[in-house]
Parts: sequence; structure tokens; C-alpha cells
Amino acid sequence: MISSGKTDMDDYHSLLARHHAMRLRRQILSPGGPASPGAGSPRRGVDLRDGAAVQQLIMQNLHLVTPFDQLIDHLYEAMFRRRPYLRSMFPESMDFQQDRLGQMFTYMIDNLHHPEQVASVFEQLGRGHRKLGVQPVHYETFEEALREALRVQAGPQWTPELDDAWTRALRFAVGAMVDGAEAALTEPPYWTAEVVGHERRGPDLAVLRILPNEPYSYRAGQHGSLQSPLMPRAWRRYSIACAPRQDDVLEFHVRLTGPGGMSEALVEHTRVGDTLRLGPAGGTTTLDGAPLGDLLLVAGGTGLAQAKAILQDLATRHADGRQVHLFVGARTRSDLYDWDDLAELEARCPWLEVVPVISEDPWFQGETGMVADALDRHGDWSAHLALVSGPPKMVESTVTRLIEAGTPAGRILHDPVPGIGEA
Ligand SMILES: NC(=O)C1=CN([C@@H]2O[C@H](COP(=O)(O)OP(=O)(O)OC[C@H]3O[C@@H](n4cnc5c(N)ncnc54)[C@H](O)[C@@H]3O)[C@@H](O)[C@H]2O)C=CC1
Repeated sequence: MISSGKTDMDDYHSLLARHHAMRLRRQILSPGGPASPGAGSPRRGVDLRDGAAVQQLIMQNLHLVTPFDQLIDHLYEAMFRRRPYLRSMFPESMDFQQDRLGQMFTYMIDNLHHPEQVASVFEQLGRGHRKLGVQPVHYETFEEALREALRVQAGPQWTPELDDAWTRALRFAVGAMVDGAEAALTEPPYWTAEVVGHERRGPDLAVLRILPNEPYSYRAGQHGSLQSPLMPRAWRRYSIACAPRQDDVLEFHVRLTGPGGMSEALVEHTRVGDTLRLGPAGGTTTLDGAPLGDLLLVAGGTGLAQAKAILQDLATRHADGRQVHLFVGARTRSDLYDWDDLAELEARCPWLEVVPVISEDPWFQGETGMVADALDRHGDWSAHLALVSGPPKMVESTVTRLIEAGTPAGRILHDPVPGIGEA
């Protein structure tokens, strides 16, 4: 059983986390740093002002330490050899974890010339890592293991300059993670949530509704991470498919993507009354601070979750006077799994037009083919603010097409997709 209230143990862990954070910060900020003399401190804004130079050095020599999956194999081997108990913090299968870490390395290196941006992404990551039980002290072991892995992978061509560049980049990112974790000490590392709704909307799709045990704050367009007791220590992100509600219930749309994974646990083996864990909300694809103007939402498959949350949010304030178009891509008519809610929203909101686009049924009486083609047929979107969500390839092709047709890249919002922007 997972305790739903705050316990003395939680207080103890909060104190311990604060203590470790302060100790690590003192070490990092001390002239020698924890492990590498002369290394820069990781505080954002102050440090890594030469991020572009660090980036250049790392990039010029990237061939020595890639592919990242090999480097990451070495890294975990070194980490679990040094601290075997750390293995118990990870899920049974490390594949997903290894992919994510590779993506974070790529993201960090690609963006070192924008340290502020790196810092804010890693602060969110540090906040999210609290749910895994990660304490700042673990980052020391991570750093030692990564430096060993880099040395092993690069072999005799590894130099102290490269070691220094990687250590500085890593400490900058880790410093931001510690900041993020520390700033979040007033909230739980994760929430327990009761499943209050579970509707099958087709053989491979479920709409889940859950009620967190404590107030959960998020903005329309963000995602939350879910963990099922059927997959201990594994977490997967899903877009929250509703704007914040009075009854505090959250909705998620989950497509079964294969056997043995989280999506199977959530679609096939989860029932009303079950308990899930929910990590803090994250993601920056929201309308906060977005420029005014008409809006184009493009959603593919379960990417509809994000668009639905944004629409519900807009509906609470008459869309701020905007006109809004939603193009919903699905393979078949029956894949329009949330059509009733969309039709209800469209009927209620005179500012909204919903256009379904079906890609694998040429007899569909409406738009058929790829969403990007349907957009072209419907006119000029270059003055709209666009928000795109769905399968990565669909997001990539839609964003490319919008840019070709004249929409400035800065007016297109989407969650990170490998290949465009962040990884
Ligand atoms: N916030 C977000 O951006 C969200 C993204 N997703 C992602 O959406 C995906 C799930 O999608 P499903 O429901 O299985 O979608 P799906 O595979 O059923 O496809 C949905 C739509 O995308 C189009 N599409 C699929 N592959 C494409 C390609 N290679 N090029 C162009 N268009 C393509 C299809 O024609 C269809 O219109 C997952 O990858 C998930 O990570 C899911 C929820 C939220």
C-alpha cells in the first residue's frame, strides 16, 4: 500500500534531500569542485558563459564517445559497480531509461550555447527526478561513472581538456537539476491517484480518469508521468487531456503501443479503483505568454489529448476572441476515439471549427490523406499561431510544411520531437 498522507519519513527525506543539496552545492562551488580541479561551477546564469566554446570542443570530438548507447552501457556498468544498491532504483528493463539519457545528452550538447535554456530544461528534469528517489548525492556517483565511461569509450585519444569540458557541461546540468529538485521541496515527489474512470474506446485505446490525493497543479498543454504498480519504477509521460477542473480529475488518452509496456498495463490491466502514481506536470507547450491571434491546432492520434486540454482552457474564456481551427488526424473513422467530446465542444463554441482528416480510408466523406496536405487545401495559415501534437513523424512533417508555407518557426508550438528543436 502506498501511504496517501505526509509522514515523518517524508519530512525526514525532505530534510535529507536539502542537506545533500547544500553539501553538493558547497562542494561544486568550492575552488576545486568535487572531482576535477579547475572545473567551473554549475550555477546557471553565472557559469558556463563560455558554453559555446565548451560545446565546440565536445562536438569536435563527439566521434570519440559515440554512439551514446555504448557510452551509456559503460556508464551504468560503472555506476552499479560502484554503488550496487542504485540498481534497485531503476526498472527491470533499462531500454527506455537508456534512450532517454541518450536524448538528454544530445539535448545538452546541442544547446550548450544557450545555457539559460539548458538550465530551465534540467531544472524541470531535477524536479521530476524526485519521484525516482534520486538524492543530490547520487549525482556524484553519476559524474564519476560518466567520466570513467568517457575515458573507456574514447581510449588513448581522451585528453584532460575533453574531460574538463564534459565535466563542466555535466556539472552545469546537474547543478540545474539540484536547483529544480530543491525548489520543489514543498510539493510531494509524486502523487498517488485513484483511477475513477477507465473507458475502452477501441481495441487498443483507453481514456483514463484519475483523482490525485493532494492538489496537483498544471497548465493546459502539459504532461504528467504515470507509474503503474504493474511496472515498478517505470514512468511514462502522457499529455493531460483536460484543462484544470473543479473536481481535480485528470484525463489521459492511452494507446496500446506493444506488449509488456506501460501502455499495456494502463489499457489492458487497469481498472476503476486502482491506484497509480503521478509525477509533477512538465512541458512548455502551453498558451502562457503566447502571442494573441487566431489559432491552428493540429493533432494526430492520441496527440489529441494535448489539443483537447488547450481547447477546454480556451473555452473558459471565449478563446480570448480568437478563431480556432482544429485539424484532427486519424487513420480510420473509428480512430476518432473522442469524437463525441469534440462535437460537443464545437457545438458549444462558435469560435471553433473541427476538421477530421482520415488517412487510411479513401471512402471517408470528408478530408482524407495526410493532415499536412489537408492544411494546404484549407488555405493560408501563415498568420496563425500553430500548436502541433501527435506521432513524432506527423509533428515533423506538419511543422516542416507550415514553415514552407510561411508560418514563422517561432509561431509554431510543439512538444520536443527528435529532429526538430529539442530532443
Ligand atoms: N503531446 C504530444 O505531442 C503527444 C504525442 N503523442 C504521440 O502520438 C503518438 C501516438 O499516436 P497514435 O495515436 O498511435 O497515432 P496514429 O499512428 O494512429 O496516427 C495518428 C495520425 O498521425 C498520422 N501519422 C502517423 N504516422 C505518420 C507519419 N509517419 N507521417 C505523417 N503522419 C503520420 C496518421 O495519418 C494519423 O492521421 C505517440 O508517438 C505519442 O508519443 C501522444 C500524445 C500527446
